[in-house]
Amino acid sequence: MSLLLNLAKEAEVEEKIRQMFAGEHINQTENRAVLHVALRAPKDEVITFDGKNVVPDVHQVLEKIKVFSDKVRSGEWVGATGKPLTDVVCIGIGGSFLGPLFVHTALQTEPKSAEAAGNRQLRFLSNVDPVDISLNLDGLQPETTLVVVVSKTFTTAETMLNARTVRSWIISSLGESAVAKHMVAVSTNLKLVGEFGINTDNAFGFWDWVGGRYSVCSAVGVLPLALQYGFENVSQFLQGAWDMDTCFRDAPFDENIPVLLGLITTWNATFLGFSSRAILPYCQALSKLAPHIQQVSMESNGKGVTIEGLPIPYPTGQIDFGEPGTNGQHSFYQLIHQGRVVPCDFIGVIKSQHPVYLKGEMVSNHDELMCNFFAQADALANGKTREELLTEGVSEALVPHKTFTGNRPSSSILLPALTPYTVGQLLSMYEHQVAVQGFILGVNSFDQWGVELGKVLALKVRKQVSKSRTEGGKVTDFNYSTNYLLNRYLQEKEENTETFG
Ligand SMILES: O=P(O)(O)OC[C@H]1O[C@H](O)[C@H](O)[C@@H](O)[C@@H]1O
Repeated sequence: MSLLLNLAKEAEVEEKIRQMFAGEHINQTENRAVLHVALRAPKDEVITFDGKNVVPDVHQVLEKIKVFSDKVRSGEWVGATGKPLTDVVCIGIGGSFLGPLFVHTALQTEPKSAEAAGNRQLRFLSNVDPVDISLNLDGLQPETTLVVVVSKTFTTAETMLNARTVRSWIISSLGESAVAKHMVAVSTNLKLVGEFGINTDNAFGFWDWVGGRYSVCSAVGVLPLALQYGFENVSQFLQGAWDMDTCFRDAPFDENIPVLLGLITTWNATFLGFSSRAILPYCQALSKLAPHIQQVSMESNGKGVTIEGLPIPYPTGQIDFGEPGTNGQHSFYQLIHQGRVVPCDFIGVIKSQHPVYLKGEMVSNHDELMCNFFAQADALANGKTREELLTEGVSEALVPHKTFTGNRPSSSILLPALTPYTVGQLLSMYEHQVAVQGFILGVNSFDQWGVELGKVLALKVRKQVSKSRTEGGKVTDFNYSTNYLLNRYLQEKEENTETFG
């Protein structure tokens, strides 16, 4: 640890954290500041960007969300037919989806939040697959549904097609004028929101200095979550995130949770060369943590060059994946124990959101879950030797199969309970862990040029599919394999196309 702490010094992590909180343009390739911490700063905090304190702007939007969500929840805001809007469908993808879904999943079983949600429903439509539309609109009535279109850029192809599709679902049932009452937006691009036909009075802005994957504490997450759980619960979530932000900003490195986790993750992934990391919450309500951190981490640190543009001669980032324990144990843990070395983050909770104790059982249901949490880290660390197996009477033939090498790294994180506050802490902890790792690697953790090429090629394919569907003719403009697949795909006509209106 002391060598890693020296490395943090050498890599000027302290200075980089200072630059981040000072609103310097540390996302150099996009010339942007990285100020998601300002999204959860209390009112009296001063965080400046280009000479201006941004905290009042943040609180202005928060206040607007509070007023709007209170109105919708109380039934003061009604739909086109005069009915209250009890169900919310959020349309967004990537950072405009995964963070809000993670927090929603964590809160939906938390007693206080669940009580505040009552019979309201919150759903997320992300995939451009029409099956996702069908799943998300199933059972909903346009007259009681509020649609929130969430997109930082308001240009993301999947989100915009889904938004147009759901808009036609509303119009076909309630008429054009219903859009004003049934559709709102979250974006940094209010011009495009207006052009789409959403009243910009009902748009909730955020800023260029918030990266998409770091935007859950902006209106991207706060609006849907406040509509579902009430503003008070969401402000506790923000407070939790800010608590971890101040630990990151102020604590000495040997007591700084995100810094320590960042160092350990870098040690495992880059120095020891382990190519993956498992995020394993022993908590069903955290089932969407790994998919969210997957984007935060892999889109941030999966880079091939340094911030100066030089090739990096060592592995960067790691493949993040995960499932809640104990489910993972009955699926992929075999590989983790005896196959490749996969550093693990175990996340446990001391108090269950829903404790159950069955008379006559040795332990409560939550204790049973947590016994596994403690056992797994121990098994990975210590393993089981040949000698132990022989003492237990295991046959020579089976000894190699039953041997565990041990010496497999894991970190265990124990939360007092899963509440809006601790969910905020957990979110911020991972966001900053990823930043520290990027600071040490010397990459720009805040751009994502690697997602562009696929988008450009999809555009070319879209033009071809449209042309072939209308004019016919063979596809020849792609490589042999793609031509062949496209021609086979286009042989079939689309059937049973559903249209709204
Ligand atoms: O919020 P949007 O502008 O619609 O962007 C949604 C997503 O688009 C791209 O895939 C980016 O790589 C992601 O970082 C982003 O979260």
